Amino acid sequence: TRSTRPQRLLRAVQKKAIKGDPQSVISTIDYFCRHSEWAMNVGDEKGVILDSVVCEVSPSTALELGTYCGYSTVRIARLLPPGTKLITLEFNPDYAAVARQIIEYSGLQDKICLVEGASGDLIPKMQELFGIKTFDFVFLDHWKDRYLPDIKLLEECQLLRKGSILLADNVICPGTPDYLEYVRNSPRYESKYFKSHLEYTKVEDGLEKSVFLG
Ligand SMILES: Nc1ncnc2c1ncn2CCCCCNC(=O)c1cc(-c2ccc(F)cc2)cc(O)c1O
Ligand SMILES: [Mg+2]
Repeated sequence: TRSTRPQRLLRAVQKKAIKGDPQSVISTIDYFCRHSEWAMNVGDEKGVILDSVVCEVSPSTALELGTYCGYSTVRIARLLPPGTKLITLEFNPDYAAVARQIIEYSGLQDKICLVEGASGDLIPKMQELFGIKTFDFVFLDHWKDRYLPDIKLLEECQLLRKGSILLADNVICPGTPDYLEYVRNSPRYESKYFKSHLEYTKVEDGLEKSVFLG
């Protein structure tokens, strides 16, 4: 049977990127998605904004919702100091299988823990599975209609602390209207929009950065 897009993206990484070099894995994926096949990675333009927020927060504990092929997972983990952990949740086993190989190829597997399953099921288990008290940083990039229920779940499970940073992809395209309305109007968040473009295109999209105020 025909290979899948994630498998073709993995093959490009194995063929063109330098093993153990996260930046070359990132550049190879961006080149592949611009010149061969579009794929729903956060991409290079929004990726620069993601990098700057990760560097600013310098989180000890980080959570990513929606791994896909691991592009943003590698982007985030390459900036984390030693001893920190990025937990990334992926629902689709085929995506997870590709992501594991891309993460390993980048050499960052010791900083990343990829867990397969639905965010709604796994978030309540973060304390028992990983001994996590709270997350300093959360990157939302999964089902767009799960952003709002999942941050409410993070609040309920007391996984956010005063100053926790949420960064959400695709708040314009495909769009997360209920999430945006909530974080922009809730007294519990201070929110800011970073205008950009949908990965590898000229279509408007952006990232919403929200600070949990406790
Ligand atoms: N652990 C978990 N729990 C729940 N859901 C989970 C999950 N793990 C995964 N998923 C399920 C996420 C599936 C992928 C989510 N991302 C997207 O759907 C997405 C789509 C576009 C897009 C834009 C314009 C277009 F024309 C077409 C597509 C762009 C993006 O940057 C996107 O992130
Ligand atoms: Mg996205």
